[in-house]
Amino acid sequence: MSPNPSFTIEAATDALHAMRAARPLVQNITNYVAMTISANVLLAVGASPAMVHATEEVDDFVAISNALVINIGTLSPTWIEGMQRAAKRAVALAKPWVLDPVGCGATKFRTDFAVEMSRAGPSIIRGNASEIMSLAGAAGAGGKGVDSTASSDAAMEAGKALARASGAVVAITGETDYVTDGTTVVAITGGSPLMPLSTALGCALSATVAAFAAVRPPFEAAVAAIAVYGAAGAAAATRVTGPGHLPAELCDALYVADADMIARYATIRVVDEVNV
Ligand SMILES: Nc1ncnc2c1ncn2[C@@H]1O[C@H](COP(=O)(O)OP(=O)(O)O)[C@@H](O)[C@H]1O
Ligand SMILES: Cc1ncsc1CCOP(=O)(O)O
Ligand SMILES: [Mg+2]
Repeated sequence: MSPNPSFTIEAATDALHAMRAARPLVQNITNYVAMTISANVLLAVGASPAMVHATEEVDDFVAISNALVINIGTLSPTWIEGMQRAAKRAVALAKPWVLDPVGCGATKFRTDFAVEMSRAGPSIIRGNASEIMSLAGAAGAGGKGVDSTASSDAAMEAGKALARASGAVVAITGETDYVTDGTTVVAITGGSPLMPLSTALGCALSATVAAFAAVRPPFEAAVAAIAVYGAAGAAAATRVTGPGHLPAELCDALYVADADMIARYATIRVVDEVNV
């Protein structure tokens, strides 16, 4: 069977070039830990970041943005209204938006709000395995704070169920990354075991997914962004002796990412396609 042309290294490379040509403005309502690395990653890969969350300006800012990220990492009541408004505005204006349900499962406050946002029309939900399982309501789900205690393989069925329930494309990251719309599952390899040891690299990936969603439909955007990011992460890991310098090397690798880097360090494979 010939590979689905939407989910190949070539398609990911084309999406990277299209994203860089468009230099999309990505609005980030994100956590305090992730703000700087997310902005640096977006700039390095070729997008234009803005960290904007005040309730008073989200309507206007979503209107001028090409994509939006809502990340609940340092959730507090004063941010909730801005997140709700931004999601509503993005849906009304048909702008793509990505939900990163950081720490979903850790507390009732966080889980309830993540569930609410998952029902507010995200284009893509990107989280680690524990977050996706918990958001899907899977039995026994729950990580260690913002870190996953499950493998992405273990979360695949939960991811499919979440995609079907929410209407969003769901991306589960870990050693292997999976992207699903509830019917088709695409597996992506790349990255490095050092990546979860450097904070907010998942958050910065969610921001990168949003940048690609400005130029491609959600499923293709998520696969392409994850492949590019995974390849850059793997390339970066060859240049460091530990997690400390990884964010800087990741930015440098994203800046020069090209067809050769993606082909050398990432794989993309359709693992499950059900015709329904
Ligand atoms: N064991 C691993 N091997 C290779 N890459 C990994 C591994 N764990 C995580 N990654 C990569 O790290 C990035 C962030 O994913 P993850 O750590 O799952 O997110 P989060 O930071 O939200 O928990 C992704 O690009 C993912 O592919
Ligand atoms: C450590 C931490 N605490 C609250 S948000 C945050 C960052 C989490 O980033 P990531 O999910 O990308 O590891
Ligand atoms: Mg995370």
